Amino acid sequence: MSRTASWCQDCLHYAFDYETPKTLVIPHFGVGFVFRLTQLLVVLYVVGYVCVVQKAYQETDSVISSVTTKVKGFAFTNTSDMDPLFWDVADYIIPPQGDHSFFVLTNMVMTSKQMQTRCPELPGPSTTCMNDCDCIVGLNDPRGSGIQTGLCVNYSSTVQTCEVLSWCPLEIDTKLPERALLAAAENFTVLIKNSITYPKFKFHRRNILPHINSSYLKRCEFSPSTDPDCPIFRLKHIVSETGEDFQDVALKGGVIGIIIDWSCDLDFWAGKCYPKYSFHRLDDKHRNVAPGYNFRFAKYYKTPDGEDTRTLIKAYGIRFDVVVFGTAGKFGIVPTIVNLGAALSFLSLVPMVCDWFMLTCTRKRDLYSRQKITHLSEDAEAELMSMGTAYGTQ
Ligand SMILES: Nc1ncnc2c1ncn2[C@@H]1O[C@H](COP(=O)(O)OP(=O)(O)OP(=O)(O)O)[C@@H](O)[C@H]1O
Repeated sequence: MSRTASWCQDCLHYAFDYETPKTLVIPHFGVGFVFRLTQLLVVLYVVGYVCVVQKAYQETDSVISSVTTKVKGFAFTNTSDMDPLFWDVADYIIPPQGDHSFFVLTNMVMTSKQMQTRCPELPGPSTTCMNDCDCIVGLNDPRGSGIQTGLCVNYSSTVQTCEVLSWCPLEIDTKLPERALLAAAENFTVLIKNSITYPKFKFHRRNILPHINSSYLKRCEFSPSTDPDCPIFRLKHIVSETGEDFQDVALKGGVIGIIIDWSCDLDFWAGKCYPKYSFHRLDDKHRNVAPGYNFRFAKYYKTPDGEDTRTLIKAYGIRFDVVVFGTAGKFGIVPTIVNLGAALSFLSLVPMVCDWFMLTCTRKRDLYSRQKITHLSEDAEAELMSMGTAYGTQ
């Protein structure tokens, strides 16, 4: 036969030979049991894990959120270091406009009647001096209190320090009150207004749920067991939910996270979509180096003589960060087909498992092996060869 004829014959075989798998029926209880068990496991995986747990039939979307907060409460302080003072929200919330993060002042070091003038630096290894040669004119040390004038002056009857141009008298922040000044802040309350959207599903909701009315809002307070829908939280409760004591945190400050979880199943057969609140301390309280949270701000006045004066406040307090997260899911035909198809493809592994069991774990494995794997005898091979020329002879 010429090469071209042989090539044509191969093509004909390729195009028109019909292949069909041979079915081998094994009447063996063990193999049948393994077969059904493996099928059952695959079906359980598809129904239980893929459908029920993973909800792979759903399309998902991430939450978009806006948060506003409003704190309320009063405090009265009367200490030896300070005049008696009444505090309301405008005094202790910094800045006054509440968004997803608000700061409540709980403790402070107040330095009153500061004016821009010259005064001796606070004593320290780099500020004490013997004479003017120890001080450098214009030295501006960020860790100092001002710009050095180059003079060495008396700080007290025994200590001399370099003079600085600064807001004087200088702040002495080593005298932090041992009990938080605004201990009463634990009874302040905060209203959290949180609106969320899942744009893909055109789903909008607030944490002030539809059944909440104005009169209820005037008297309710959040409690996970008795009033989980109320968006008004007592600060003491928030801090205690993190496992901390409010007064301990109030002393040097800290950062507390108010976490709102809006994970929702939006299918009509699932439950309603509600916010779930949880509370965590976010700063590291276990380190003694640089603990807590503080910053400085000042209130400015004019003296009757028209001179600028200010009260400097080193503010210690608790920053509350409202963190909103969530993913919503809703039935979608595309993920259903894709994920179900992918999961059901595991069924094709079932015969492989059964074959392995049949050929390795059964007593009749040799017989099954002979039946499953057919080695052609020489006669049969010759017969097939002669049949192989069928296209050529017809
Ligand atoms: N931190 C809070 N603690 C308790 N109730 C609050 C708090 N913040 C707001 N509320 C109450 O929740 C309701 C809605 O507050 P919202 O700020 O929307 O209205 P408002 O009339 O401007 O509030 P208000 O004038 O009392 O500050 C009001 O009845 C308000 O008194």
